[in-house]
Amino acid sequence: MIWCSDLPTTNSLRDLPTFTTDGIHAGCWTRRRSTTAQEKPYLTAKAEEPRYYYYCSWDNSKKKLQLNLYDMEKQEENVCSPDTVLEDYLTNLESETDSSKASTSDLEAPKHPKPSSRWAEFLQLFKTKSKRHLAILHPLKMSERFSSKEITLVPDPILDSTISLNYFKPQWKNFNLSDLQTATNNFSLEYQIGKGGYAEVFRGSLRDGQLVAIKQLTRGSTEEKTEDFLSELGIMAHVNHPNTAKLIGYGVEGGFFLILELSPHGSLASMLHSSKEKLKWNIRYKIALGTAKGLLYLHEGCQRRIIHRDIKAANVLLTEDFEPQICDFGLAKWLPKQWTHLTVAKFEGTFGYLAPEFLMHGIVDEKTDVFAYGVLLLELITGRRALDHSQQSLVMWAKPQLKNNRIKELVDPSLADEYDPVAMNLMILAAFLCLQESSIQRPQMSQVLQLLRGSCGSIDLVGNGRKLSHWKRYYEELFHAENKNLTRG
Ligand SMILES: Nc1ncnc2c1ncn2[C@@H]1O[C@H](COP(=O)(O)OP(=O)(O)OP(=O)(O)O)[C@@H](O)[C@H]1O
Repeated sequence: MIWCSDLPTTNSLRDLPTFTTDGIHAGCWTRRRSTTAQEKPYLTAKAEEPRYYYYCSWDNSKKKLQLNLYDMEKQEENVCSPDTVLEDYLTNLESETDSSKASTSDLEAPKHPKPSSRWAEFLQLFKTKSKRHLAILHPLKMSERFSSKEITLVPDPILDSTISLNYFKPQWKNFNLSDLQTATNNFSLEYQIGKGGYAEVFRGSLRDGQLVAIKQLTRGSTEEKTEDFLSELGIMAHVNHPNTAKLIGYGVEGGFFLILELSPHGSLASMLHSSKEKLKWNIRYKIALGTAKGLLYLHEGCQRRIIHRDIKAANVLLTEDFEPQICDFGLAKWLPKQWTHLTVAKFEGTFGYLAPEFLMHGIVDEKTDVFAYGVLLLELITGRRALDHSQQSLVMWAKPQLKNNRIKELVDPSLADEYDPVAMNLMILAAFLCLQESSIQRPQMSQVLQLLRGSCGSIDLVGNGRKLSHWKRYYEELFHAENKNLTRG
């Protein structure tokens, strides 16, 4: 799949977008119908100026993909990308697919039976390409191939020394249905370990003994499932951090499957709310820190700016030694660097974790994740659910306690006195700041991490027993000063 970033707002060749390949861009790529019988559009991208759209199509006569610009105002389309830009890639792809007639024909319309949708066509590529072909889609590999002048990959700045760009991901495996059936005893119920709104998750054991979690998408029509699958896969292609879930492979036979490393302790939600054994304080603190690192990586550390949009206890998995891993990238969005936020019309996410600006205006940016992270901190502190059985919100319950510094009322009774009071106060302070109504007043994840670690004077502050509102003023000033110095990209 091909996508462009830093989209220009004109169709001048001088302003050609930077090309790279990333699997699927979930943020601003959108779907578009084919205009001629020859064209087989893939994904389109919306330029910053809403008037223009980009899309890739297959030119059957030239046997290559081309990038097109669609001018909404003039209602006309131009091929604005020089053919050579994509030629290299396609030539390579073709030469590799030539050996397999079946795969080549996937790109040649309309020889094979008409697929039900464009998505199905794209999916065919996944079905027929071997692991090797998927590796071709890897960003680093692509940058090597796209050595022509027009193509430059500009990595995001690394904002935290603990964050590293890691392009060297192991290749994913394409599992066929029988592999997955064998691994899960034919998807029997006793192997089911999770069920969300979009998917069912099964524990499985691969032939080599590796334990995996197999996520089968279940919600919506085939087209919707395909779209969700490609979107999640596209995001996961980029994500590689100790605090994000690890993808091993995928399957597109008999359904849509993502195969992940199995997290032996399941999700934080199950450990916190359903397990008889209560989570100890040091583990809760470790989970708070690790999740913050994972979220900071998504926001600032990986190649693209990613907003997760569904941070919650059920989407934090726990490894053997309780290292948290953020999972479920089904709603995640890529945000171009220049955009302040994204406005979405579709109401998605989980009640109890949604930031006020999203509920009211559909606004999505890093701070909507920060709010959800604040709710997750509250769950760790109190041991309560984000929404209890009578749908009462934890945030609503906790706000007066936070405001009036009623720390004892907040802390999970099951912890008794077995917690570090300084670390607990730091976590309460972080939760209080993350849950500010105004997104501007919420800290960035880098600031949350500093705070939790006790830097920036936070450790001295929490020791003096002052009200949270006093800390808030102090941090507002501190964050304000820091934000002024921070320049994005
Ligand atoms: N790698 C894994 N290891 C262990 N358990 C897992 C794994 N992945 C998912 N699960 C379990 O399955 C549940 C559902 O997974 P996931 O959140 O990916 O599904 P979903 O349908 O997208 O959920 P949602 O409705 O929140 O969008 C998780 O909460 C977790 O309990």
